[in-house]
Amino acid sequence: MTTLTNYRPTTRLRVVARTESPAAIFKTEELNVWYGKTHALKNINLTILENEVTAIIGPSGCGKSTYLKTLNRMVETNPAVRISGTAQFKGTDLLNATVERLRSEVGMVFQKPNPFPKSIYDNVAYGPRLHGIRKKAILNEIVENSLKKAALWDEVKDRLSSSAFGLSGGQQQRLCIARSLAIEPTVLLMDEPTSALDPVSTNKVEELMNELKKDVTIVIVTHNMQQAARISDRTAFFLHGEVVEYAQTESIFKQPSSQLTDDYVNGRFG
Ligand SMILES: Nc1ncnc2c1ncn2[C@@H]1O[C@H](COP(=O)(O)OP(=O)(O)OP(=O)(O)O)[C@@H](O)[C@H]1O
Repeated sequence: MTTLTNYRPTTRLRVVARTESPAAIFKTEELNVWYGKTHALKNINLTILENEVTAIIGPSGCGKSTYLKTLNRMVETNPAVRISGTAQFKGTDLLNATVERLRSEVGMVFQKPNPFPKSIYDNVAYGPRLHGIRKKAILNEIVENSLKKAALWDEVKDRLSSSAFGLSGGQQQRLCIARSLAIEPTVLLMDEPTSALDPVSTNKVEELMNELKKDVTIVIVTHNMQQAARISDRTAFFLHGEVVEYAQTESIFKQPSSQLTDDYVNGRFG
């Protein structure tokens, strides 16, 4: 298996046998999360499949971000949080995993691009350096490959030492995606990654997700129904902390089993 320590420039990320049905990457069973007295997630039973894009949709406050942040243990940074039930990542208990190890495989991209106050190069090299990679040639290779995968290389290759803050919002978001990719994650969690972007940048990030899913599993929270329909393989509809329906995206949008899903995806509430 490729890790940061045995990374070689010629090493391919992973070979995925597409003939087999996708494996479960996350499995949550009877998962409950409370913020103090607020019961944010109620008995969530969901299996997220490898090398797919899974969209999480639902009205504001229904628990989408909480679910995403439970998957990389960010939710627990809040001391008022209490969790019950089980959550597995690749078949192992993620709620008791080493957080650093989990996060080296499960990257996160936020709604608002959050580059570090560093150069474009240093933003992308940050994670690999944290993992002990020092050789310039290897770092150069990782930076170039990550920026290429994030469809940003051509736009920044002549200004790698310039500040990341000099990039446009859409470029900053793709830089944050490149930064996540530099540590070769298995999963990218994306919390409304395009809601602060213009349509052209949104389109670039959506195209990117479609490319990335060959190597990376993507779970995306979105308020944009067209986006969920365009980019995801499977969609989970959350309401008041519960999963109302989870199915192939086409079925959620064309033949939902629940009237609530039908009403939500057709803009009748939320
Ligand atoms: N840090 C927090 N402290 C207390 N309650 C919180 C906290 N974060 C979220 N909540 C509550 O948990 C519930 C779920 O919130 P969450 O942010 O997961 O919803 P969401 O579906 O992502 O909403 P949005 O679409 O508006 O981002 C809400 O009732 C919210 O008020």
